[in-house]
Amino acid sequence: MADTATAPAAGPGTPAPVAEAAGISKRFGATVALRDARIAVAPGESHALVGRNGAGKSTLVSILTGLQQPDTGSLRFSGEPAPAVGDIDAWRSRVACVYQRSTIIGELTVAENLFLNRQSGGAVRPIRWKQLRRRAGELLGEYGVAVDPTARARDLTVEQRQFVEIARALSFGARFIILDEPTAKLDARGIERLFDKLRDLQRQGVAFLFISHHLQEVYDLCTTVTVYRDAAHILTSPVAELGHQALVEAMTGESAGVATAAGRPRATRANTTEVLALDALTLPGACEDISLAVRSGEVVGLAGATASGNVQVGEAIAGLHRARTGRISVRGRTVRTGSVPSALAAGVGFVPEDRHLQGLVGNRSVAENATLTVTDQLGPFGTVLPARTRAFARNMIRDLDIKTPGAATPVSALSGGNQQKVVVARALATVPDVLVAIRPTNGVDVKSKEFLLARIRQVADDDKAALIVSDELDDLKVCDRVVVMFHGRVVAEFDRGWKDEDVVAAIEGVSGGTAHAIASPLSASSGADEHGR
Ligand SMILES: Nc1ncnc2c1ncn2[C@@H]1O[C@H](COP(=O)(O)OP(=O)(O)OP(=O)(O)O)[C@@H](O)[C@H]1O
Repeated sequence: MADTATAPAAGPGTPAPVAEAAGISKRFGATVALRDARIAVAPGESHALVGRNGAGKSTLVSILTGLQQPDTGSLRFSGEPAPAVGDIDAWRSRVACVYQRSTIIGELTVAENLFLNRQSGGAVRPIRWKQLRRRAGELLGEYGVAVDPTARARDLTVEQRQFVEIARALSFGARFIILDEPTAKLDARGIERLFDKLRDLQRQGVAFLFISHHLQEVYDLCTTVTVYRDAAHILTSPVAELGHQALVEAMTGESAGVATAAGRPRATRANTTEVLALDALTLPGACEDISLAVRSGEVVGLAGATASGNVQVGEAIAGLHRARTGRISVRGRTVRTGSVPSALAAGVGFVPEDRHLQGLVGNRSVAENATLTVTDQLGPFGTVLPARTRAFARNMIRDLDIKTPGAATPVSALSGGNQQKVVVARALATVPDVLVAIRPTNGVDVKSKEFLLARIRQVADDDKAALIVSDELDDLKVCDRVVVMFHGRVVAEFDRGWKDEDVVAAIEGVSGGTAHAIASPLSASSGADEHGR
């Protein structure tokens, strides 16, 4: 395999890399996060950084952006040594990072966010709001970002927020932008628009370091790819010279195997019973008249783009939204909508969309987080025995292959993908009758993804039911059936053997699908708002 990173340093006439890290090592206690790692990003290059969960990608990002100092190694930007620690303006003019979780402040306007901490141009001069808005408008216009500078940031879509963050980074003079899983919360259209914008900026000489677990995106967007494995640099290669299988092998260190049978849809069984039923469910502002049944042994996919309302339906089953009309039942018993305890008591297990907001308590241990829903099983008479909690957690860590130094480690010290596994572990801990999993493989690497989906499949195999709410085709492929929503309504249903393009078309509202014809009033009238909230 090619390894251009070992090429000699740039000669005369070749511009120095916009960012170059060499010999980088970083430990957190006993954990080695990076070992003698390196990367070099050329001007105007779109460079992918890929690796399994815990490989060290985010740690490198925090070093490249000055948030953490490496234990060893050197860092240069356009040939110059990295700025001093704490010289925020100097760092900002060299590099910026757009994270999956936005760093802009929801309560402020777009203009205020763009010029945060530099509103007045001087310590004592008052802020000139009109001028600020005008400058913000000019800045957004310059980078082709169609967002109103006076809008509140919290009213923007995920995509618009990312564009504002990119514009802010460029306005500091940075010509190197790191994108850490930027597509995780975007639907297909949003991803397309983000990529168009990135290609535009690349033509203007901006370089990108792009981190994603969606390998197809690497092929669509990037020219160079670097692979890390177990804290070390494995290879750097032109994307065009590295096939998919070779890429996966470099990430895993193993020959790429075929998908496990456990993750695949299974043959039809007799004697099934209805486990979950939605009956003409209407959720204000999200969906109308949704009817759906999931039988024992079945994994059903509920697909849809951001504004389709599919996430809200999943959340409603878990008790997070009250229905205007309609009914949710588990094994024939009505579940009170809008009541999490009622959903839990009915046997609903839940993997939420956002593990940070709805999922984990960062400063608590892996063991505590994984057992939050089963404290009643951890000791007699309402007590929680630490030894039993740890034993319970150790089983989960083994079961879901969670990479952590131990059950007592705070969950915030885990890599993103491993945190997601803790969330799934917690949902499975209750041995739910119905598992509702929203984008369950979010941030999970290609290998662990197969594994997690196989565990969800197992839930159904035990005569239970699972609903996977997702627009990821890989997630939907393990399902026995896929139901597609568009603007708050069910518009199509596909049995196994569906073609990617048909499901994608239905998600986009382009066609009603080919498998089952469903009366599909593709009207947006009843739909969710622009954010699908
Ligand atoms: N603040 C921290 N304290 C302790 N350990 C940490 C800390 N940050 C990262 N680690 C550990 O360093 C290793 C590398 O983590 P990192 O977040 O860089 O991985 P990653 O490649 O970004 O993974 P993912 O794809 O899951 O986001 C992991 O084992 C992680 O648990």
